[in-house]
Amino acid sequence: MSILIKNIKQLVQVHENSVTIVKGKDMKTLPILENAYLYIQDDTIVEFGTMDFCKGIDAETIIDATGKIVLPSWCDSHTHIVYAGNRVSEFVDRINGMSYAEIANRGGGILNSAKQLQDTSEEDLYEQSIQRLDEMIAMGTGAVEIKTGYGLTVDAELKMLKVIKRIKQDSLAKIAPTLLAAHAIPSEYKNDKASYISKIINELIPKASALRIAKYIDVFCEEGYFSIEDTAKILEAGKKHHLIPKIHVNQFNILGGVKLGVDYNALSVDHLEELNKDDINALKSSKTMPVALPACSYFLGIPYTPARAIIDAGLPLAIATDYNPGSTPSGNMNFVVSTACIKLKMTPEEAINAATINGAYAMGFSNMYGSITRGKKANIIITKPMDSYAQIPYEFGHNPIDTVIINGQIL
Ligand SMILES: N=CN[C@@H](CCC(=O)O)C(=O)O
Ligand SMILES: [Zn+2]
Repeated sequence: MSILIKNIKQLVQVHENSVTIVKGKDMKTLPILENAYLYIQDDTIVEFGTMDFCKGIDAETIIDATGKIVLPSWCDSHTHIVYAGNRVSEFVDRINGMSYAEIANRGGGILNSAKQLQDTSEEDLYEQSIQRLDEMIAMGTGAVEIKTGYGLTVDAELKMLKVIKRIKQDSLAKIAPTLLAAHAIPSEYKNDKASYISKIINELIPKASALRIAKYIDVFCEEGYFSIEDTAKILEAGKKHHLIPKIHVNQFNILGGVKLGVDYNALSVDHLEELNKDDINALKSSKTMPVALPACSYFLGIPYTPARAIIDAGLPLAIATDYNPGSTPSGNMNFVVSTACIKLKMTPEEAINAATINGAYAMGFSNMYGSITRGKKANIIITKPMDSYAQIPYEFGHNPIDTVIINGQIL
């Protein structure tokens, strides 16, 4: 199966050589080709260039992209899309004045989602979750990290991992599975957090590892959830089983989780709504990707991650949705890219770099995803007609997508 996309107004994020990360000042550069073509064979990007060099190239399917922008599909490196039901009543409670923390303290929040998930069959959970993923794909996302963390028992966490595995097998999107059993302290362990941690370390991690259904290990390192010491123990156990750390840090409080993540060679440290100089310095000497989640800040009304301070310090930055029922019930990366520009003061070039190549890096596969490079996977967005790629974040709330191609298949 071959596809030729021709007369492309702007072919965006074009790299002759495989890039895997873009940092600091370089994030302001987004390489483009004007009046270009892109040739795809099966699931792979095979060739691209300006239209002058397109003569003689034929394909089974030809798409005329006159007036349209073509870019790599979004790489969403932080989601919790496997969940049951919703938390719309908590949304209304927050509008009426309750805080996220107050709702969690009365047994709502993550514990509410855990109760709903425990009462939901694996089949039903799969159906609800794949529907969310299909909607994300239609909005231009082609690679997604998915966390557990709404199970909070060994069985329910494994049920979540099995659902993620099925999604991975059935979907054309690239999926990265993460074990986040340390997402909240289950009510039955309210006064005995150590026993829950020991269950994660001695039972759940070894089981998940034996089944080979998780690649990453995550912890919600936050006051009232898991301390620095708890986080270190869980990451240590994960590493023994070859799970790579990707952690939730600095959402509400700075506990030192960024430095801890760096010490454990975390692939990413995510949230960072609160960030200080020590955190930035710790990241400077690391391979860890900071990840901002602007739609979470938008929905909860909490501070936005200081993207300028991160990028201006020469660091890379990725952006992701954080799609989950409590803090971000949205999987729309177009909105995330817009919000990154509007609220985090990132330029469109920085935001698109953060949502493509750096997002792929934060999932560990930027060698195969996140740019238009020969040999990389053909995960492509074709936009509606527009003047330039900057119109994607500019027209916030609009749907810029005309066509998506995932793994070389036109959807
Ligand atoms: N902060 C921790 N976890 C999720 C929210 C979970 C929830 O409220 O259900 C997040 O990343 O925002
Ligand atoms: Zn999250």
